[in-house]
Amino acid sequence: MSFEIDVERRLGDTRIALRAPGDSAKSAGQSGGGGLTALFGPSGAGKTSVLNMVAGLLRPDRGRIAVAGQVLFDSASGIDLPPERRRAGYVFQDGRLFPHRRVRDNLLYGWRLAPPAERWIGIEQTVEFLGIDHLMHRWPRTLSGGEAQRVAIGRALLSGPRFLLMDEPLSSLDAARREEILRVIERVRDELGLPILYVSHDSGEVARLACAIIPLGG
Ligand SMILES: Nc1ncnc2c1ncn2[C@@H]1O[C@H](COP(=O)(O)OP(=O)(O)OP(=O)(O)O)[C@@H](O)[C@H]1O
Repeated sequence: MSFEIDVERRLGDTRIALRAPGDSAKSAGQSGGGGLTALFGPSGAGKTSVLNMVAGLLRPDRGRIAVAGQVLFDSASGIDLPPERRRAGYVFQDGRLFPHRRVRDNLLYGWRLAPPAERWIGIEQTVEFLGIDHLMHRWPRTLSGGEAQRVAIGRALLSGPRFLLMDEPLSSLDAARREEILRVIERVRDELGLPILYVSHDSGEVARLACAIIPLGG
């Protein structure tokens, strides 16, 4: 498994503790350095908090986080890479596109953020991969939920990530759009070779998408 996560963090009255050594989680059918790992658990279990710890947005009280062999955080040896050096592509529940930028400029935002040496996919290739050519001049407010999520995935890919963090990316979509974006995520998983950490509380989604499962809470 690409994600090695052993963290503890207190948030108010809640204590989040997760121990998922890369080699002991349930794992099957994973190839190369990619694969989709599901962080699965009920509401309030701490899934988003763990994702934020992997992204470098929330500091664990103690522990160690490594992705594809690269250590991002290790309290014992004082390693704590800042978010921009972790090179995570983050996809949220609701897309969170910049409302004042057209689709093309939302995509270019990710591209401009990436140091040139870290860019491994270009704008044209991303647009073709996601089938969003016809949306390039649209404003985010005119997009359907599924279209917005495709653009959000494109923006994340164009930031040159070494791995993707996806926080319930289907939860704001209706059934038809969920199926559409499920297929996009399957193609990202199977064709791009990027490790993906995918938050969900939906067992059907996890069964369909996950190569490995990290249970949390419940
Ligand atoms: N800043 C904070 N201060 C106090 N408690 C917090 C803070 N942030 C999160 N929590 C609590 O930590 C717990 C975990 O929250 P988190 O959002 O990580 O859960 P989750 O599993 O992602 O939930 P959901 O599926 O509902 O999004 C919750 O009980 C939440 O209320």
